[in-house]
Amino acid sequence: MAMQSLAATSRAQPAQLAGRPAGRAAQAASITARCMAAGAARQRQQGGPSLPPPPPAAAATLRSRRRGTRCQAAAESDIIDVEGKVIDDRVPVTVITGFLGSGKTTLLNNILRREHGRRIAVIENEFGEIDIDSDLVSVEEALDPSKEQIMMLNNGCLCCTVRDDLVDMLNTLYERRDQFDRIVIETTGLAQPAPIIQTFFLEPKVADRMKLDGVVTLVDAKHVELHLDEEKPEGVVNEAMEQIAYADRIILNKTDLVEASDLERLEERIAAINSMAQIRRAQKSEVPIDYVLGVGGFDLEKVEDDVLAEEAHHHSHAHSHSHDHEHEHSHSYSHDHECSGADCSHESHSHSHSHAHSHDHDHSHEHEHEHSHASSSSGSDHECSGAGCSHHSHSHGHSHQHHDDAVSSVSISIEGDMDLDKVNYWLGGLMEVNYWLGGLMEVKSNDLYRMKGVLAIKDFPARFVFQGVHMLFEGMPDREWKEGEKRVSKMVFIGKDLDRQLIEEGFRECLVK
Ligand SMILES: Nc1nc2c(ncn2[C@@H]2O[C@H](COP(=O)(O)OP(=O)(O)OP(=O)(O)O)[C@@H](O)[C@H]2O)c(=O)[nH]1
Repeated sequence: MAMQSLAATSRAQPAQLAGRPAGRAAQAASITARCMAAGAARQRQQGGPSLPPPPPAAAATLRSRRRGTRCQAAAESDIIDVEGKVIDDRVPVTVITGFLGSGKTTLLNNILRREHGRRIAVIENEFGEIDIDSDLVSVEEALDPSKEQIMMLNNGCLCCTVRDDLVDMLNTLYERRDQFDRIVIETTGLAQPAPIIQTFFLEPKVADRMKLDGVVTLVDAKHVELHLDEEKPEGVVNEAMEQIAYADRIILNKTDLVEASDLERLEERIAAINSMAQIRRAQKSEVPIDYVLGVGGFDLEKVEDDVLAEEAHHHSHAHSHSHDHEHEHSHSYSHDHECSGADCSHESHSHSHSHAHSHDHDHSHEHEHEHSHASSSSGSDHECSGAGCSHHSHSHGHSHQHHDDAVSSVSISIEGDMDLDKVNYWLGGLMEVNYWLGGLMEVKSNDLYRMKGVLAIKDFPARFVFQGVHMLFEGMPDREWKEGEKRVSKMVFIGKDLDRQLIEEGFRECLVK
């Protein structure tokens, strides 16, 4: 079974979209599946490996496939560059999310008032508002002094009851495509990002015309902990947590209202939920425009950067963070010696840490931390650091549990070649609802929010990059491995109730024995 056929397996279920009939979602999902299957079949017919390196023609096919409906070779309307590659001319869309009052409209105002040479169309979502509030009016003034700019208002929640409206608005906007370069959607403070994100992958017409550039989440430094700590009934989403979990970029706003130590604690908590997103502190939502626009959070081409950034973040976090509050650490490495320096190398290494925070209810920030570092890899026989430290297999994950933060990030990095069939089977299991993988793993796809990875597949000269949102998965061969480059597979998962150890074991099982 080829990697591209992953979504076409009979086990795969269509993503359930809030407020939409399952049939429509299933139809859209099966288009993606057919595209992926078609790609695999084509490759088999060609007699080549199921994951060939991407010559220009294949790259065109893959890009087209990402557009959902145009899964065969480059469509006639595609714009091809001199090297034969399809130029992605879809309209980039930025989704601004964040809890009520976190600073979304302030950010939008900043973007629209600034001179940056980009023409922006705005979709403004005001849930339950009858009057347009004063901030919105200022948006309108900034946006539309000459009545030539475009702003669309939606009176309802884009993520649920009126999600069809979003599709309609995007398609209506597209008719005036020559009047703007990109679209910014400001969601309501209570919006759940997942259905909005899925719109750009599941709605064929939208997927063909627009591409999701990034999800930018505003976090109110003063109040976010209240919202994160809020106990929700079983099955009810904690919007504040989900908005952080799905973000590509996070703006930690209202820093003027809290102490520096609060910011450090908040950053740590946010990073524990989502270790892939960049975090930037701000007052009045003031951040460079490039931090918000042109993010490429869903671009396969940028997967490696994101995965590497997560790794760098993890290491700097693991080695440098300090706490100014009560905590307990317990480190239980099973290493039997330490090493550092240029010559350190070992076969296998893994580590993890978990933080447990508990907050009292008047928010005096009484913290209890528990850190535990446990080396679980059988071959892990020593610790190392330093430039030359090399690992045949290295994996790390961190699950920080703050109060009842069930959402966390897990990252794994393993050296060695992966068995394609095993990876397919394992990832398929991860993405499926209530599917048991070898009796080991049960992960509900609804709980797996996002994942990104770079894989070294046995007998393939090219790296395979992929990203996923819930059950939606897209991947393609990337550049070829360089001479002497270590064939390391890296994956990052963000989700709810993720079991780091099970994920790591499952991934390790995919290694070619
Ligand atoms: N002190 C302080 N106030 C801020 C900051 N950023 C925004 N505000 C204020 O916070 C309030 C809410 O900001 P908005 O930008 O309207 O927040 P929003 O996320 O759009 O709010 P909703 O649309 O209700 O979800 C406004 O009065 C802003 O002026 C900040 O950094 N510090």
